[in-house]
Amino acid sequence: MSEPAPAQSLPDAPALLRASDLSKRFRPQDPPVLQGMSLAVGRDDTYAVVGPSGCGKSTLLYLLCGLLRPDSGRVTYRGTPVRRPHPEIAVVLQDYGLLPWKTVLDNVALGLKIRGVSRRERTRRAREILVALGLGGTEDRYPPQLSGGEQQRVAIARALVGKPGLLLLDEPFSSLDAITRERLQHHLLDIWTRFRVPYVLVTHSVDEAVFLARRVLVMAGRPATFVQVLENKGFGDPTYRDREAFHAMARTVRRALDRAVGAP
Ligand SMILES: Nc1ncnc2c1ncn2[C@@H]1O[C@H](COP(=O)(O)OP(=O)(O)OP(=O)(O)O)[C@@H](O)[C@H]1O
Repeated sequence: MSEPAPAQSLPDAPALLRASDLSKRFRPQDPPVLQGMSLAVGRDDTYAVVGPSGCGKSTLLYLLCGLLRPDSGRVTYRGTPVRRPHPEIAVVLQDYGLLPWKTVLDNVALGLKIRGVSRRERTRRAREILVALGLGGTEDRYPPQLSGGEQQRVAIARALVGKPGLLLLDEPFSSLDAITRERLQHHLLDIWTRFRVPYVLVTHSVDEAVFLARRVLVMAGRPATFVQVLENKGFGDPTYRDREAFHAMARTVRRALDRAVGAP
């Protein structure tokens, strides 16, 4: 069910996004936050990155999307270096980043507007994705008038409306209550099933990682590396949580995390 693989033994298959040998240090007097990290994300991949607080998960995600530059190593998307945010790489951050003074529809369509898509076309696409995410009818409301879960779905709609090639998510559900969180995890799995947008998800939740990722990357150490890559064969089944295999996989991930932090 789960096969521990040696760290850094990530697939060599044709990758959409490839990070090679990344190192990053914020201050010269500090050790690097991460060093020698490599990752290949293919068209069908879903990754979850788990690891102790402060180990560098968000830093890795920011490097992957071009919001941060590595000190050494490189990130390529479809073979081209990523040096700044890339229009095909959509990012969903923890605080949603919605503009409170714009309607839901305008928030979702903003990226298309910046790209010069006509008003008619961006309205059509924004409405379509809002309906697909169960947000039909909210178009004319403002983000503060929505619940946390609805705002998070608007942020995901905004990320998806531009038909990204890759989705990067940094603890996107962490501030939500348990029921909303589970519902949105199902939404993300559903989105993956329907649109096959590969993603890399940073999460503190082992259950979330197991439900949402084909491979779970355990990140630890200073400088951090992937200390374990866990294959999650049950991924993709919406009823996975009800099966013993899910709980066994969650136990495997927890044990790997314990080992990573040297817990007894
Ligand atoms: N801009 C910055 N300047 C200096 N240090 C930073 C900066 N950003 C992050 N760090 C440091 O780098 C380390 C990794 O931070 P990062 O946010 O990537 O960890 P994380 O694993 O995502 O943490 P958490 O799980 O708590 O969200 C931490 O020690 C943090 O203090």
